Amino acid sequence: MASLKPILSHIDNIPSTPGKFKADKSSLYYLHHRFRLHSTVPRITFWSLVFLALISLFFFMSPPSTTAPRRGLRTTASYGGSGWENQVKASAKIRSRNGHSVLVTGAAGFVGAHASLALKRRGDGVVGLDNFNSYYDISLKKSRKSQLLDRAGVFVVDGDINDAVLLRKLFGIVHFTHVLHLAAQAGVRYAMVNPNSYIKSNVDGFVNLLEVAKSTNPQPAIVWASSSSVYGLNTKVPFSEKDRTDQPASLYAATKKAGEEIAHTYNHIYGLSITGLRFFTVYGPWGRPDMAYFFFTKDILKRRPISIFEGAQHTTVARDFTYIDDIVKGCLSALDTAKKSTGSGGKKKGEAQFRIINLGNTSPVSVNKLVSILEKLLKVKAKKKVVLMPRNGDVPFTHANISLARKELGYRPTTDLETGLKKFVKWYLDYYGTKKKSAF
Ligand SMILES: O=C(O)[C@H]1O[C@H](OP(=O)(O)OP(=O)(O)OC[C@H]2O[C@@H](n3ccc(=O)[nH]c3=O)[C@H](O)[C@@H]2O)[C@H](O)[C@@H](O)[C@@H]1O
Repeated sequence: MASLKPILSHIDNIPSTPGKFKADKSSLYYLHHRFRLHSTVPRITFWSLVFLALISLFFFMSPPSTTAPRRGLRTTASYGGSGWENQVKASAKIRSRNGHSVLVTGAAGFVGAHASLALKRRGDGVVGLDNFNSYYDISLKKSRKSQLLDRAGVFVVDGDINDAVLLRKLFGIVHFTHVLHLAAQAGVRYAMVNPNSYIKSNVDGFVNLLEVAKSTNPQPAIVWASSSSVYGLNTKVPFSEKDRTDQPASLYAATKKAGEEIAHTYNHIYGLSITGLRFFTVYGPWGRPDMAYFFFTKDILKRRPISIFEGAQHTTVARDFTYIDDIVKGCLSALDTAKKSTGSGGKKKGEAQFRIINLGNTSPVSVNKLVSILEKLLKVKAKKKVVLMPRNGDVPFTHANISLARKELGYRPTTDLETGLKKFVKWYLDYYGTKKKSAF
């Protein structure tokens, strides 16, 4: 608590005969005398206002806590009431024949916003849920909501997947046919900074959601975001769903693998239909500022150096970068081909569908190539530092075998990295321009 002494001590030094002292108009002394605060009541009011001003200054100036991403602008979830319920019902309304009614968790996130928009545009009912946490710039999440979701009529509940009361309330208002579960603590490297955030969101949060879903009647079918990172240190490429996934390289990957095992138990015990999608480094407009393609763009434009990781013996590091529109098509196909859950009210009535499917681009590209594409698109030469990939949970390469996605979902990615980055850079320059504050 910042001491008030230095500020108030300024008052003591002021001479007692106001006439001799040309008070600086902004000083409290001047205000005190100017507004005739001699009598008691206004004086108490004056000093209480000063105290409140100082307190609020302290809170707005205090650094954000590094322990966990803070919830959005609300410290406690506030929901309920007929107006709120009507918004939820309206947003969940199905407007197309055989449409779905989908709860999208992480709806203000990168994939969540794009997927919610695509579902709404084709006539599905969509209700979003997001805790607007501060893992990255909250204003970007708010902009996805205001510029994409609000305009499309997608209501986004400001709430947390760990809030079972809220989830039960939502399932009580809407018989969701599907849940597209995209809320998670993402990011490979951040897991070394804030490990508990991954347990809270990717394990506790997922179990909480499954606990509520298994007890609803009828149960929804669930499609959720797993990750290519579960392949960890595998060397056999391309990665196939049948490959071992017991050597994760990061806590992030381990929590996503745990999610796959947990999903299997809820499928086996309660009859929940569950499809896990292993996303491969998703990028595109409205993306995540914590990802390399995004902050490389920012740093190149600001003429700041970027670190390009390389493996041992100077091997290149590569990713199977997958454009957001291709990922969204995969998500919607997974929802459309998801079989109904067999249980109701927590009781399984028959075997239920359980799937794990890669969603990648099947054409890995080196980070060096990513950077040279960005240099061409931005017309700025990057200041490159080549560094040995730190032991931070990163893996040297990813490469998706998508034959199962092709067979199960009719999935066919169509956007190569250069085309996709061109769309991303166009969005980036438009959204941030040169005047707006930086992305991160
Ligand atoms: O495929 C996935 O499932 C994962 O893809 C990304 O993780 P990652 O592939 O590591 O994406 P970035 O953090 O954007 O890194 C892209 C590439 O750039 C490299 N990199 C990253 C940072 C940096 O400073 N320099 C650098 O060369 C990384 O090693 C990686 O090869 C997302 O951040 C994860 O949330 C997601 O689950």
